[in-house]
Amino acid sequence: MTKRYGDELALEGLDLTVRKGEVYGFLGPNGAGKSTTIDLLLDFIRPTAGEVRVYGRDAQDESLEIRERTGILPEGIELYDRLTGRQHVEFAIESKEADDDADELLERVGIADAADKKAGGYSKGMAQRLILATALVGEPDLLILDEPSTGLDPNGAREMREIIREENRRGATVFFSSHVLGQVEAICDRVGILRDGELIAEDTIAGLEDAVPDRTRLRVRLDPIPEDSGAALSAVESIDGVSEVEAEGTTLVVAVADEAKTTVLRTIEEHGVTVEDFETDESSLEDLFVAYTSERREVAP
Ligand SMILES: Nc1ncnc2c1ncn2[C@@H]1O[C@H](COP(=O)(O)OP(=O)(O)OP(=O)(O)O)[C@@H](O)[C@H]1O
Repeated sequence: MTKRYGDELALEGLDLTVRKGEVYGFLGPNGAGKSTTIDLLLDFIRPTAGEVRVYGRDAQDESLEIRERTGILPEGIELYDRLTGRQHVEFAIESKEADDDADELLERVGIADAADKKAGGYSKGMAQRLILATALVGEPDLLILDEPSTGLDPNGAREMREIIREENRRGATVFFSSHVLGQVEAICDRVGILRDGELIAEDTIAGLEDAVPDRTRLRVRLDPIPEDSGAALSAVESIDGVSEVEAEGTTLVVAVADEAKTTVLRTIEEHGVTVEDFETDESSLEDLFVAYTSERREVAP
């Protein structure tokens, strides 16, 4: 689908399929188009071109049927200030004609203590937990969560992940967006990365990692770098698996494939330079996300 807001192109020919039973992490920096995608799924907005189907049904023509089986946590939802947490959940239970126990749901999301407090007095994190509780009503087949960790402290974010896992084990499909990779890596079967309205990568976390070579930086401290180090440097540069060599004082920083690390060290010593010490920095998945999403560092998937 494509979505324009006036002249602004928010989504450009996005073609995305979430499979039944999977946890799909939808990642992208601010403004990439994640909320726009979710709003299209929920028929809050209409596509400029293309179509959206949920459970095989048209997201526009059959949005009510879709909503009945879906738990949603949209971005920027407002609570009713004068209603308590329990009243919010009871309202959701009635609307869905479900038979959940409101207190059990509040307990599950960690705000049982605040059940009788008016939502107007809730903190951001408490509000987010309450919205999650309403999303869980009626054991939905699909959970659509827009930035579910917003406003949560680290404990809250961990509990959120745990709930997503439990829901998935129960059989729910989960589609959730985030701009923080760390929150999705532990629980996603697949990840799609959106940038400027286009899906630029889609794979398992392991697959995404494999697509980015030279993920190790080897830092080698030399004693000292000899005057005529040129030969050693060019020998290192020409090793298979080495993509970049930089000298920082007496330290050589080498971007290298894991399997070529020992060859780098051996080559340096063969050129008569003593390796005093070395260490490796593994790039984190966070670096990987930056590599995929930043304008400056293009990565060929
Ligand atoms: N109602 C609107 N009117 C005009 N432009 C909009 C509107 N909503 C979104 N946009 C634009 O569409 C693009 C995608 O925005 P969207 O909110 O979908 O991004 P996002 O990935 O959810 O970002 P964030 O992580 O900040 O929530 C942005 O450039 C944004 O400015």
